[in-house]
Amino acid sequence: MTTHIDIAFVGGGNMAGALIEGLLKRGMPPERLHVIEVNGDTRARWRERGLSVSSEPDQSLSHHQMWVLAVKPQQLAEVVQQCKPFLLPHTVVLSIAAGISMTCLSNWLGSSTKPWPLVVRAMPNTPALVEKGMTGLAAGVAVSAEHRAHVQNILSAVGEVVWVDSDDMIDAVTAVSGSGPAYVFRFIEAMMEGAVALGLDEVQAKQLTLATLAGATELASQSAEPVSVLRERVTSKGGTTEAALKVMQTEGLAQIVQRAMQAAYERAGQLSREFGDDPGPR
Ligand SMILES: NC(=O)C1=CN([C@@H]2O[C@H](COP(=O)(O)OP(=O)(O)OC[C@H]3O[C@@H](n4cnc5c(N)ncnc54)[C@H](OP(=O)(O)O)[C@@H]3O)[C@@H](O)[C@H]2O)C=CC1
Ligand SMILES: O=C(O)[C@@H]1CCC=N1
Repeated sequence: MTTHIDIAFVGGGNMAGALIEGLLKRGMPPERLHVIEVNGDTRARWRERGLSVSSEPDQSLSHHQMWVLAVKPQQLAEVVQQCKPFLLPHTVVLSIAAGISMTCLSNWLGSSTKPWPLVVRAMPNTPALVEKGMTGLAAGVAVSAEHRAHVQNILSAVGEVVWVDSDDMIDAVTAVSGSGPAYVFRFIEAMMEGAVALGLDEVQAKQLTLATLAGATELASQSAEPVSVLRERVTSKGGTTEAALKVMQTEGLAQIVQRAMQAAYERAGQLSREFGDDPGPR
């Protein structure tokens, strides 16, 4: 990758870890990455990977052109207060926390001398670990096209990126692709359990399930035809697929998935109200 700027991750847990590993795989030199992390074991893990680490924000934060705020939403307000003294006018602050709005982040980071901090809200996902991530991005008012290009360049090193226009749409992205890998993992688990119940062993169950998901996903993304047409092509009249899809229809699979996504979206709004000081759009 060509973009070698200094990036500080505040919080080095699961999602930051997926981004960092993806960036390292793409050739980001470890010495350009710094992790601020309260957990000693996690700090030790990143130190072993060649990153610099610290247990709390300090003056060295000012040397990093980008901060990635990667703590839980409930920890974010306190973390921002700790980091704020080291904010420079050109520091880009990228928050990956679910729910907490750009307005809220701008209020927390702004001051009379820095009224328009460069805030970007991002919603990545853990397949970034294998460079197959999907990140939704939304930028605050002060963020220029040049800054956007910079952020996009970094995140596209670990997968695809899509820009959306509002906090509300980042919450929607959260419900689709942020939480989405967990829905897919749940479906994989269910299929593997189903395969074992039919008499296949666990190794076979995993191979059959994962290859089917990967193959179907690849076909759907390469095909010019709608997914529904691809589904119909598998479904022979009076055959096995039809029998399976009837059960899914009767049991309301589509409605269950959509209700689950609605719950994720609503939870993002709740997080903003519980842990931010901006009630958000809903
Ligand atoms: N996991 C995912 O798939 C995704 C997560 N996100 C967002 O990413 C953020 C992090 O989530 P996730 O990685 O899952 O959570 P983790 O708990 O795995 O990571 C957060 C890390 O930050 C540490 N931490 C807590 N307080 C501080 C502090 N004051 N300074 C430095 N480090 C601190 C935590 O330590 P300790 O555990 O000891 O508290 C933990 O190691 C969340 O806001 C979430 O909404 C976004 C997209 C996807
Ligand atoms: O579960 C969560 O809240 C975070 C945000 C998206 C994925 N994990």
